[in-house]
Amino acid sequence: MSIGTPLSPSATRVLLLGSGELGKEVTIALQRLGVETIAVDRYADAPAMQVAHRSHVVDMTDPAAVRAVVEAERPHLVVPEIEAIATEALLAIEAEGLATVIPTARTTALTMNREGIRRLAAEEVGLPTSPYRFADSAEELAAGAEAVGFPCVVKPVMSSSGKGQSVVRSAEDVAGAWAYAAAGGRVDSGRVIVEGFVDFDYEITQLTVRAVGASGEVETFFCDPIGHRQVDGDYVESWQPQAMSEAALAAARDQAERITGALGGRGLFGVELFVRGDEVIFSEVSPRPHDTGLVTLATQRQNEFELHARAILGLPVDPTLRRPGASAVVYGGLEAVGIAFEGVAEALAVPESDLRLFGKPESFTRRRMGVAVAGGDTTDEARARATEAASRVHPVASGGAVS
Ligand SMILES: Nc1ncnc2c1ncn2[C@@H]1O[C@H](COP(=O)(O)OP(=O)(O)OP(=O)(O)O)[C@@H](O)[C@H]1O
Ligand SMILES: NCC(=O)N[C@@H]1O[C@H](COP(=O)([O-])[O-])[C@@H](O)[C@H]1O
Ligand SMILES: [Mg+2]
Repeated sequence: MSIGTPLSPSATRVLLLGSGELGKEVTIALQRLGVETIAVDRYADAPAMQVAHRSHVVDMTDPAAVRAVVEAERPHLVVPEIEAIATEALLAIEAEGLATVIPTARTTALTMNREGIRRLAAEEVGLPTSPYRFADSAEELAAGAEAVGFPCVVKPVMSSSGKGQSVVRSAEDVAGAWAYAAAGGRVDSGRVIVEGFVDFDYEITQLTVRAVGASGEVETFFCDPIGHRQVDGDYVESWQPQAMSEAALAAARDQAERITGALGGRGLFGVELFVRGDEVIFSEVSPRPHDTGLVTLATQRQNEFELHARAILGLPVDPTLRRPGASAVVYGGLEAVGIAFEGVAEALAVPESDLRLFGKPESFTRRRMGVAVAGGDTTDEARARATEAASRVHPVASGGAVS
């Protein structure tokens, strides 16, 4: 497709549903290619809204509201950015030819709900996964936990970044896990998944791009594997490349190609996999840039956001690693509006480091407010640098002037 001039009748318009830190980088990548960008989220001044041409505050879980903003903006592409969208509206928008949904409306619907993607991966594509059950009540959850065995992991079917997720070690923990899931999901659908706990050696995100290749057809491209460390289901640190045995890497790529092929469409996917020896176990997949992939801001010739932008526009991609690197999260650490960050100069004095401060208007103790990334000769060196840089950033309650 040709790219027009933003804010003119020829403009190529992309509407993001969700405007967090990942969408902010996608928006910047699109802006650089001359795309007109429209950012949508549930609250004002979300990160991507601060760099887009226009923005709208919309309840994205309301199908009528999603439809109304798409009808008003008439974008060429609708790019889902968060796991809390009324996907039935996207199915209708695509079916009526109102806009192209990235990667497809069906893929967005399947991956928005843990049941859709788990059943597709395990029951149709045949990927190895942890044992699992779904439950609509505390009683069903108790039976499901017995069936998959202890320890197990309980998650709301619609949630992300570990929200509402807990590990259940015995039957006594079940009631608490049910209540925590109901309170903690992004959307309370009243349904949870309970999965057997996988005792993995390490876990990776296999970034996988479905983009137009030299053949003129959609081809599959793989980034180097990203290793990461999660605390309470939320990523705190990632690095690239993660060292893997040849057999494990081959299995990871085979699974990534099969699941993204079954989902279809164009774009970048974050395929989450657990690795134990040479064995690879599928966990889940995001049909969009992945938080652990923030490391690619420091490591790749084209970072994951640029890869997504190019893939969705039908442009060529290059997933080559440039330099080992790492990322480390900066949490808010406090509950306040309009916080300030101290120690930025000290953080940026760390060799090969960089920072992203997302600009979220409100800080919560465990809200991700920024990230430090760094390169190095090895991932160990890069991890030490990224962690050091992140630790030097101190969120504080009241904004001071820049000195
Ligand atoms: N069955 C499991 N066995 C062992 N660890 C697990 C299991 N499920 C989840 N975890 C741990 O919790 C983390 C988060 O789980 P998951 O990716 O399902 O949650 P999420 O809310 O979708 O997070 P995100 O949005 O960041 O991907 C995993 O990366 C892993 O570290
Ligand atoms: N694991 C998924 C993920 O990292 N999603 C990213 O977090 C934002 C929500 O942040 P918030 O909860 O702080 O508003 C989302 O908009 C997306 O950018
Ligand atoms: Mg995950």
